[in-house]
This record gives sequence, C-alpha cells and structure tokens, in this order.
Amino acid sequence: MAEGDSNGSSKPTVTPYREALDALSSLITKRSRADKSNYGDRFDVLFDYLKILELEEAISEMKIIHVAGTKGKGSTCTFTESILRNCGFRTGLFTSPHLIDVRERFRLDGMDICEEKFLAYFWWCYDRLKEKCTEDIPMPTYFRFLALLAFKIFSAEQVDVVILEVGLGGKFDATNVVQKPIICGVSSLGYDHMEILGNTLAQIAGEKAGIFKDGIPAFTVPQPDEAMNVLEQKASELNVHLQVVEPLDAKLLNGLKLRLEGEHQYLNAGLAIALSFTWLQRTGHHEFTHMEKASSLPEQFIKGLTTASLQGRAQIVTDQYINAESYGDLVFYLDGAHSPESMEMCARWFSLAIKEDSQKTTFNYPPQNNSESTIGLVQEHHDGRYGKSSMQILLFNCMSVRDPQLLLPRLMKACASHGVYFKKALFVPNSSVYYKVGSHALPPTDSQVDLSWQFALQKAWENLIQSNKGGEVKHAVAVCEEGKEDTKMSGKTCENSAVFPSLPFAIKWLRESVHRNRSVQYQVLVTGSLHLVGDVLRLVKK
Ligand SMILES: Nc1ncnc2c1ncn2[C@@H]1O[C@H](COP(=O)(O)OP(=O)(O)OP(=O)(O)O)[C@@H](O)[C@H]1O
Ligand SMILES: [Mg+2]
Ligand SMILES: [Mg+2]
Repeated sequence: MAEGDSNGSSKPTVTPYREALDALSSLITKRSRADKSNYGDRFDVLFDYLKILELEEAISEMKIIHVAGTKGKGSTCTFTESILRNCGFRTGLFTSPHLIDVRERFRLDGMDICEEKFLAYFWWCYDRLKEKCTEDIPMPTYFRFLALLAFKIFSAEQVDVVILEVGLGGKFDATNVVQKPIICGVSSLGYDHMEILGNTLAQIAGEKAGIFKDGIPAFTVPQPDEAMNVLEQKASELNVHLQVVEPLDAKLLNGLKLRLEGEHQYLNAGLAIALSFTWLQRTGHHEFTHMEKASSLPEQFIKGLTTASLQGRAQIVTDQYINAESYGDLVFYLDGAHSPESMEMCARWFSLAIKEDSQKTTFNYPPQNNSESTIGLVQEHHDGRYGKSSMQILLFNCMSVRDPQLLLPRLMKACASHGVYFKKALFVPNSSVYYKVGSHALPPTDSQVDLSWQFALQKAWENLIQSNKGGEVKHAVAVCEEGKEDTKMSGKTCENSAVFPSLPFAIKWLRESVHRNRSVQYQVLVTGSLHLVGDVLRLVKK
C-alpha cells in the first residue's frame, strides 16, 4: 500500500498514488448510490467518453466475458479468470467493490495492477477527460471512470480475455457499453438494491438481462421461476441461446477443494466452467473443449478453480501489528456476508475453520492440558498452540437497511450447532463511506458519533443470549445499563457484548485483551459488512 498507518491517526504523506486517489474521490457524486435519480442517467454520454479516450475500436476487438447477477458475480468472474489464466491466456479482470485498495478492481494475469501502471493509465484517462469534458459532457462519475479505466488498461496491456463484472444492475451499467461480448453470464438473482432496480424479482431480472446482446449466447444458474421467466423472455427477444448450468459436482475436482469456500461457490464455479468452455470454443481454442461433455474436467480448469481467491470471502488473517511475543494470538476470520443465507454459510465456515486450525496446531504442539473449561455460555476450545485455549469473539456491523433480527439469530444458531459460542460480540460503526477510495482518513472519534444503530445491534444480541439462556445455564447475563460509560474507549460494555465508537478502539481493546490473557488465542469472526471487513484488513494486515 502506498500510504496509511495502522491506527489512522497520523496525517498521510502526499504520494503520487495519494494524489490519484484524491482525483478519483473528486468524481464521487454527492448523491448516494441508493438513489434512483442518477441511475442510467444519460447512458449515451459513455460513448462520448469512449471517443475521447479513443477506446471504441479497442473494445470492439476485446474478447469479453460479461457477468451480471445479484450475488456471486465477483466469485464467478474470479473463477473464470483463474481457469483461463491456467489455460495459458493473458487475462484482465474487472470486479467491484474493492476492500482495501482500488487497484484490487483491476487484475492483470491474476494480480492486482501495480501502482506504477495504475498511475500511468489513471492520469492518461483522467487528464484527457479533464481536457475534453464540457458542460454538456461532464466528467464521468466514479464507477463510470473506473470502468473506462479498466477498458484502457486491458486494451493497452493487450490481454487475451477480458472478464467484466457488472457494477450495478446491467442495462445501464457502465460496463454495458460492450456491444459484442463473446459470452454473457447471469449469476444468482435475489433481492438487493430494490430502491434502484425494482421491487420484484422479475424487474430485477429484467435489468440484469440488459447485458444480453443479439445472438450472443448466455448462461445462468437455476433461478426462481419469476426470474427465470424474464431471463428466457429477454433471451428469446434477442435471439440469445440461454442455457442453465448446474452446480459443479465436487467429485470433478479430484479430491481437491474450491479455494473460495461455501456451498454457493459450487453454483458460481459451475457457471464459470460453462463461461470458460464457451469462451474457448467461440475463440477457436478447441484443444480444451473436447472435454466439455466428458465426465472429468481439464486439469487447467481444476487448477484454476482450486486456486482462485478473492479478498474478504472466507479469509483468515493473523494480526500483523501485535507485539512479537503475542504474534499468532489474535486471528481474524473475515467474510463479507450480509444476507441471512450467507450469514449461515459464514457461520458454518467459521466453525469448521477454527476446528481445522485447532487440529492443525494440536498436531504440531500437543496441548499440555486437555480439560475444556466452560465459562457460562462460553466454551473455550483448546487449540493446542503451546497449550493455549482459544476464545471466539464476534466483530459485527451491518447497514441499517438490513434486519439484525434475520442476521444475528442465524449466525448464533449456526455457530451453536457446531459447538461454537462467542465470548463477546463487539459492535462498531463502519469507518469508510461506501465509495471511499483511500486507505487513511478514518473519521475523528468523538462523542458526536451516532452509535444508536450499534446499540440496537447490541440489544438484539443481548436479547438473543437471554432467550437462549434457558434454565440450564447458571451464569447471569449482564444486563446493560443504558448510557453507562465503561471507559473512554468503549462506549458501552456488557459481559457479553460491547459497542465501540470506532473500529480502531475495538482493535485496541482486542490487542490489550490478548496481552492480558497470555494463555488464550483470540479468534475473531468479522462479518455483516464487506466494508467492515475491508476496514479491519486495513488495520491488521501489512
Ligand atoms: N451464488 C450465490 N448465492 C448466494 N450467495 C452468494 C453466492 N455467491 C456468493 N454469495 C455471497 O455473497 C458474498 C459476495 O460474493 P461475490 O463477491 O461473489 O458476489 P457479488 O455479486 O460480486 O457481490 P457484490 O454485490 O458485493 O459485488 C459472498 O461472501 C457470499 O456470502
Ligand atoms: Mg451487489
Ligand atoms: Mg462484486
């Protein structure tokens, strides 16, 4: 990373990279993303930008795979990129959002674009647009600029295949300037961004089908009828051969596992395989496609699927800023799940991952003490790290449009069914605004921060614990006293939960707890919001 520090308190130095990020931030419009009024606003102007940047011909020659959907777009694109790279092609991948650094959105041959190239292409586009834009053709907005930049990068780098994830919807998305992709994909459809895309699954599906192009084949995964009917109708209007692919059969991976975890990834992988095969076929690379109908996958496909990775999805990171003597005692398990279904997937992954980790370390370092201590609701798992026990902590936030009554019980129940209980749940507000591009600028923490949402989450959590307590658990659950200030750094602390006014305070509390309890390894599940996940990564990963 170009700048930024671990606690966000010092002033960042102005580096060339920082300057570019500031210029990029200037394109963020005041109107929120969840605002219908600028959705699809003057789509035509995108073609003016392409003229200014001399990209029209380059785009028409690109061999593009275009993917829309409500969930699984990024994963599908990541699998597809990895498969085709392992088949020997030079790849360009454009995804969204990013977690830490905007360069994550642009991958060349599977790697985030380097700063040097990013800066060169960034200013090439930005300066030209600044010079040529007028009152009638204003500077592109943030996401549009990023999509234009992606086209510039991929054309200049002469990649063999371009994989594009739609930003929002399909029809009016900036990526939809593509007229003739090689193949289109639609991942799982569901309810999200209804304020912009419409309230029914049919309306949402109609927007996503906006990426279909005359005569260009498309693939999708099994969808609810309401969505599928619309996809089929749009496909037939445009002479699109639409095929539905089944989830990948895990047996085809020869005993290996998908690198992206969770059952839904088999759906995304199935779609990625179909997109890759068809891309190979339609671009004349028949050396791989003879296996399409076979009962096994080409080894390049298996390698691609089992090595593809995406930040913030089932990711495990050890705190890298903690003192050397405590290194390894604070581990973050991060997943950006924020819907009830994905919350359950995430809980299952966490529960299994901490067990796997403990088995691994137990194998290396047999625990000195085999007794499991149970503190009230909390079971401390022995993980054998030099005889240490482990403790599970939840670090959570979600946007206030989500319903914690749907998310938190699913999470708690799924963990409990695997014998995993959280010693404490920490609630914090997000540090970054939605489109934040930099990696510093954590907001000042003062008494002005509105924590009412975090207190509501805390209350929901405490209620859940109370209602699960039943007769058999003796230990008394601390009842929070409204407004009670614990210390300056934690707004309100109860035995089972705490609200912190900002993430750095929560991390500080965790590090201090680790120092105080030298015999315990802290395993922190971070979930509920991809932005929270990104913020945590910024503070704990070098
Ligand atoms: N096919 C799927 N069905 C349901 N949930 C999924 C599916 N694929 C992924 N998810 C969930 O959605 C989260 C985001 O996955 P991914 O980044 O692949 O989707 P996306 O469509 O790119 O999302 P975004 O809208 O954030 O760009 C994952 O962490 C997982 O919890
Ligand atoms: Mg989305
Ligand atoms: Mg995405």
